[in-house]
Amino acid sequence: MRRDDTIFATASAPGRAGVAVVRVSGPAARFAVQTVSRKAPPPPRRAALRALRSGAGEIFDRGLVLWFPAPDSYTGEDVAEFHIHGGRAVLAALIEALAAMPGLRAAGPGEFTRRGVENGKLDLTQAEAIADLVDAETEAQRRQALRQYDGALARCSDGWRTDLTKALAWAEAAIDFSDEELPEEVMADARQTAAVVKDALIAQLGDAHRGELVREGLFVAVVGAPNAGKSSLVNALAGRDVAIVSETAGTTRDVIEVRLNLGGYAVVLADTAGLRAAADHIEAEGVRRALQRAETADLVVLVKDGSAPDNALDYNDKLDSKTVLTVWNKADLPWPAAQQGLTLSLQTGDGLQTVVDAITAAARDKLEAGGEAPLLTRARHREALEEAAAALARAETQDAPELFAEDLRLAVRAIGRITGRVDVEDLLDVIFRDFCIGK
Ligand SMILES: Nc1nc2c(ncn2[C@@H]2O[C@H](COP(=O)(O)OP(=O)(O)OP(=O)(O)O)[C@@H](O)[C@H]2O)c(=O)[nH]1
Ligand SMILES: [K+]
Ligand SMILES: [Mg+2]
Repeated sequence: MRRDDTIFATASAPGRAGVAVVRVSGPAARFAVQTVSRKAPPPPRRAALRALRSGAGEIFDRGLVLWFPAPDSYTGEDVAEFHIHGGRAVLAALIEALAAMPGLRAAGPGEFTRRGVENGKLDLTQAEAIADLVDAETEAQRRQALRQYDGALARCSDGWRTDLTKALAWAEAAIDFSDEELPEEVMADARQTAAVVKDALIAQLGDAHRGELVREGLFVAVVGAPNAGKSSLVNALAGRDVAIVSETAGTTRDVIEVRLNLGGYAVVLADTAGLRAAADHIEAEGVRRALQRAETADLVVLVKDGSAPDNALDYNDKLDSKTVLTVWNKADLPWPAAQQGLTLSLQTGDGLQTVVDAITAAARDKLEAGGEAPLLTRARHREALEEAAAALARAETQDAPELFAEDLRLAVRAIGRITGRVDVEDLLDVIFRDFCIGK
């Protein structure tokens, strides 16, 4: 797909910096280099230091110019890069010079990557992986994004698609030729292949959403009786005062969320209201939200006060099917009875590292259980595979080769949506909506 407009954007982060990078992609990229540096582009992929001039001819900076001729560039088009000094005025001068050129315009979000996809430089899973790499805040997120960028998901889905396409071809042959012309086994082979692919899809779908959890963060809810020290624990884990701590029972009323990097995993930690028969309807709403958060969390940290009788509301039914980590707090005070489980004093800090380690271990369990790294990292991937698996399950029940083939065709199409080998146009809008400018 050839575009006749040329786009430009700052590829580096906004604000003052040592260096800023501005990218230009499209047929007028050469013209942009010629106009700003008064020379033809340097040899491909070689940096050249040049004086850079404004529209009025004044030198506004000296910087590096790089040239990536089509099709060997990120977008597949002619691409120029300007590495200039990262001051606001310098950047403004370059942007102004580019904007004034005929055929050049500022890029929209994700437009460089979108052109790369349209020109076959990347598939959709790689485009998503680039967004994930840029957004990655933890080691686990970075590793997962890089795996996807390297094609882990694309390779598998291409493999399934190829196998199913073959099976489809056999089924088509069975439809077109009579029994005498075609051996019996052809249809049997097609059915066998479809069954194998279906099992592979089901295996991937049984990944407990680990890929999505790594990307989006594991939801951890801190719950327990009033004054047990939930907010104190959340503050200690966050390393800052996110929640109010006081000796008044019923201090926390709403769910307070904080994003953390815990041992290399992204975690969304939630402080919640103390569970008790509430004093007023605002607190009651807080308790309702606390229980709801406990129910939807991936992991519950139950904080108990070892020095006081547990007068919390009966919430155990909410935690039945949950992974619960019980933490006994206030170990610095006299305890009427010894307690099983993790002991902690947020007053002295004793036991805090053990609690951090236990939460990290539980997170690792959830995110890396099963050993093999998950392929699916977004709901979009999951939905496509679910649709494909359902079509294959239907295919198994079809005696007529025509109907079997039709379901196979649906499965192939659904899997193709993962990499964008079909229905690309509709999907592009959804995927690139979340991109930032300059990517
Ligand atoms: N002695 C002692 N006091 C603690 C400890 N941890 C917390 N506290 C105190 O216990 C009181 C309640 O702490 P919070 O963190 O507000 O408890 P909470 O569970 O969030 O309470 P609510 O939000 O009201 O449900 C505060 O006065 C804290 O300073 C501890 O380990 N030892
Ligand atoms: K309190
Ligand atoms: Mg609190």
